[in-house]
Amino acid sequence: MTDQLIPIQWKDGELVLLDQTTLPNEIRYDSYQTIERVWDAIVTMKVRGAPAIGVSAAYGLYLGVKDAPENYYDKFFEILKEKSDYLATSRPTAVNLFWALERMEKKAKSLAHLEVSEIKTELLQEAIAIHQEDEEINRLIGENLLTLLSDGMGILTHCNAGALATTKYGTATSPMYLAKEKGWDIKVYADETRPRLQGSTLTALELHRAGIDVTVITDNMAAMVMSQGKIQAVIVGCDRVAANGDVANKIGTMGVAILAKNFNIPFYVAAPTPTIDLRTPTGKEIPIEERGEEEVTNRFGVPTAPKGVKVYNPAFDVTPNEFITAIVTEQGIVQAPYEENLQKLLKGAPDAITK
Ligand SMILES: CSC[C@H]1O[C@H](OP(=O)(O)O)[C@H](O)[C@@H]1O
Repeated sequence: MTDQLIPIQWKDGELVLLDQTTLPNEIRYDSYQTIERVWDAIVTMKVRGAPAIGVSAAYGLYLGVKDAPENYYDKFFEILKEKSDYLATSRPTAVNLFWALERMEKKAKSLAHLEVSEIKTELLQEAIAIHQEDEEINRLIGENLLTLLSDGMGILTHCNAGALATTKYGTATSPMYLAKEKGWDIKVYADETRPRLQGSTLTALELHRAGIDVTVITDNMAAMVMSQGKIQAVIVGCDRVAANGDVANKIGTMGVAILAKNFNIPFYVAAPTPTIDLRTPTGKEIPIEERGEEEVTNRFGVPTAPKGVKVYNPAFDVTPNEFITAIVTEQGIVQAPYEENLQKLLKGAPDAITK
């Protein structure tokens, strides 16, 4: 579909990103040729969503070293580390950023026997591989989530863990697209998700364009629609899953999880395995990004709070694992005890998954 919204493309040696800060009113693609501009696109959320941040950072790192001197190995690897550390300062919470940078550095080190020019070529191929793998991961997550859903269900989602946050399908939205292909009649309720409003500006946009039944609600309506029996499942994305199954996701996710538990509604987290971080023991250790106050007080272009008043704007919160019914990955569905089962999952142990 030519008018499909494609968040990330590598075209003719340039990274092309869909500017997600102008959606849904303006569809705008920009070309990126430097690591500095990719860093800025991540910080200003022109590209956002844990998987999309990882893929963009991989291409950004290649852009940062493609013109590095080729006559000294040590110098090249010094520059590679410096550029990787630079991109790592863009946003702190989504572990996919650090996972992608680490994977690129590891790839370069494994090729230290090659000429620097060849290493550069291989680094671009690694970024392309990360990009292509993400699409397959999301499709598999959708298939696994679909086994937990049924025709006619009402599904609530929070923020955007959609095709716009990844390379295709999305994670939380993946089963919605697959359900549509199967001819199921599912109704999606999208929390607008203050303050950045990614639910209404992004999730509603991509699902509506795909002909999927989506209704925008304000975040404080979630309890009402649950109490009315409109919701049979909640599906959200994630930015980092700690080793014990605590999940960092867009601010407001924890509240939705607590509501879901109150109404006995299953709460599923769609989690690509690169978003699972066994090096972070619990949610308490996940760094939570704080963003500018203008996102809260000027989101609609006019001040909605008195000048000079204090503003708190954490971009994420952490949902404790006890509120999570299942963490659904591309490798399978994981349930409590998460500490044990997440470790088994990442070691490929078949008994880690419930499916
Ligand atoms: C599969 S996207 C995961 C996650 O990323 C989003 O955060 P942001 O838009 O700030 O990058 C949101 O928390 C999504 O659920």
